[in-house]
Amino acid sequence: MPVADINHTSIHYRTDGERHLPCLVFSNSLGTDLGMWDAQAAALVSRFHVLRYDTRGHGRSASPPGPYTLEQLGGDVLALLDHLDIERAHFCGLSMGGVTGQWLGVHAPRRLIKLVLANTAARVGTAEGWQSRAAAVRAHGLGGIADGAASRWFGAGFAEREAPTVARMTDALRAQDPAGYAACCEALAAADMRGALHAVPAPTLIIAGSLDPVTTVADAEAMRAEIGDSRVATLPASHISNVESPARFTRALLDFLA
Ligand SMILES: O=C(O)CC1=CCC(=O)O1
Repeated sequence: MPVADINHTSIHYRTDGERHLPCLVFSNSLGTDLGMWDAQAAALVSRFHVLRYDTRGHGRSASPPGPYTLEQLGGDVLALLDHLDIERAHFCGLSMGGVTGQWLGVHAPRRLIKLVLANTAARVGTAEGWQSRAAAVRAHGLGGIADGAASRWFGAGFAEREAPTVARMTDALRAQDPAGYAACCEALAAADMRGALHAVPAPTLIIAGSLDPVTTVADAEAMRAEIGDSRVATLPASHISNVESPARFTRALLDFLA
């Protein structure tokens, strides 16, 4: 269980694949952990040095006191790359991980080779919505959020077909640290990359899910309109599209990164 002691916290990470290959960093969504990328890591390990980490407040990373900021989430990635002596990497983040990716695209372009923004938006939800979710989780824990997660994360067909996968992920959400989850909600409450994305120079793939109720195809198109060298790939999936449609997601990544 490698852990990097960086930025006054500790970040749990995992590397797979040979060190001389180009590095590909994966960043998880709210309420998940680095295990969400198992299918992509297995499929891509022969082509990339795959680096996955648990966003602060999630999985086996520490939960320092919040609220967190988007600068901290992005700064953790830069410090982790420094810790591992990795100069430049591809970066793929989903939802909250994609917001972190947008911040890196604007503020640390020299560290990026290519950028993949999956099921995300320049502004995810509303400040009020995230603040009230953070308050509810601080007061009552993650049970209520976990009860509704499957319908936010996955299409109905997938949830029926792949019930064990869905149960594994929602059980993991139930087991997350409520304080860390709430602190990340507060980061999302303040995060707004609208109007800043024109400063992203990295070639960027934006992956959308045609069934995603959280971050929509219109959100993806809005990012594409701002980022100069960008394109959109739409998958027949809901929010956590890399789990719902792993083969298509991995194919889109490979086609773009190759
Ligand atoms: O509400 C959810 O669980 C979906 C989500 C929003 C931001 C994120 O990372 O996941």
